[in-house]
Amino acid sequence: MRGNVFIVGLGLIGGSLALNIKKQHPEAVIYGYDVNKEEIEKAIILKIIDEGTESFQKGSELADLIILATPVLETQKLMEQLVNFSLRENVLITDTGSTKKSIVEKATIFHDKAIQFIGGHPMAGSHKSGITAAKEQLFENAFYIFTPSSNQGSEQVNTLKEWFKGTKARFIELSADDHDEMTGILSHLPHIIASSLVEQAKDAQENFPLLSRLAAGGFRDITRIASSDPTMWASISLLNKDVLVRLLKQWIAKMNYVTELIQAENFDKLYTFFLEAKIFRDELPVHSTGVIHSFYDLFIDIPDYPGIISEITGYLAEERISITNIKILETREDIYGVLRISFQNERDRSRAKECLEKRTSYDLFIQ
Ligand SMILES: NC(=O)C1=CN([C@@H]2O[C@H](COP(=O)(O)OP(=O)(O)OC[C@H]3O[C@@H](n4cnc5c(N)ncnc54)[C@H](O)[C@@H]3O)[C@@H](O)[C@H]2O)C=CC1
Ligand SMILES: O=C(O)C(=O)Cc1ccc(O)cc1
Repeated sequence: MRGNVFIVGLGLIGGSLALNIKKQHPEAVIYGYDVNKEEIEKAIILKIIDEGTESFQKGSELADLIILATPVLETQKLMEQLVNFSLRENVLITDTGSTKKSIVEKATIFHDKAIQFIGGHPMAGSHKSGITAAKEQLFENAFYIFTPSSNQGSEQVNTLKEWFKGTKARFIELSADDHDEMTGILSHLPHIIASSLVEQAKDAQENFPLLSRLAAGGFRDITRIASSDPTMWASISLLNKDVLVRLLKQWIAKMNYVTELIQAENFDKLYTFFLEAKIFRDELPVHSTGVIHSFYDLFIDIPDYPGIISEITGYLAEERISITNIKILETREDIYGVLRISFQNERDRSRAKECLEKRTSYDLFIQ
């Protein structure tokens, strides 16, 4: 498709969408804007956008498609500004925010001006943020939710689907209410719980200095998302306030119930609690739906001695396994460090895991 696409918020999601649009529609011109000028510069250097714009207004006024990929509270403020700009007559506006009800409600300010806004939410991402985390395959096979209002025809949604075809995502339409309820349960509440588990561990660390070093396996699995961007999650929590307050109360009631079972030493009911969760969890579809963690990182606990990195990359090179990135994440006060190696895909990562399991005795884990 031809036209000017303007991406506001050059981070993980804005950058990944830019890459997809450019690939699918090479004739489109991609403009980008971010409050953080460094992100604009990086986006140009990385060829993720064609041009940066000096202001939000400038980019908005030349665009055929505007994509707001900023934290949701910022998105609302940007929408308020957009109403006062001289936008192109057939401009289409969408956002990528993780909450939809309050965004779609805000979009009623466009009605008088006959500006078309369609809420959007790609249900894929990661705990990483910023333009350097952007990647073309981020949305593959994930759901991409649109929340058109009831008086909008299918024409605009179809145009958006055409623009976003390169994502290879699965497009679905939902009401904003259903969206916020389901993402509240599957994404927003789990983020709050993950962060609270980490906070609890942090508080205990004072009495147990060894604690963070023992944090492995299950704790890392369940708390990965606590590494996400705090601005983004504070915004989401406020914009899905009603749903989250209700879900948190249900969660607290559930925790009180488990507390009582443990206090009463009720093995049978505890067994049922764990069993019912296991059955539902085991039946969740794999790889097909929902939020996909699509960064292929392998973490290795390594002793801190000279030549360790070349030893590990040497083994991988011998088996012709390519890596896309390598980083020492933390050097601890004693002998251990954590090495993060990133791969293009799941296959390379599992081959690497197998290779290193065979050739070293280091602890390997996938977050
Ligand atoms: N991170 C994830 O996994 C997912 C995030 N989302 C949603 O997409 C949106 C963007 O998220 P990410 O790309 O992960 O965040 P990010 O932190 O990687 O990027 C957001 C960018 O927006 C910029 N920004 C903030 N306020 C701005 C303003 N007023 N004007 C221009 N730029 C501004 C920031 O400087 C930053 O570069 C959020 O609303 C988030 O809820 C949706 C799906 C997945
Ligand atoms: O990293 C993860 O697993 C995520 O949960 C990513 C994510 C964050 C926010 C969204 O609205 C959708 C997906």
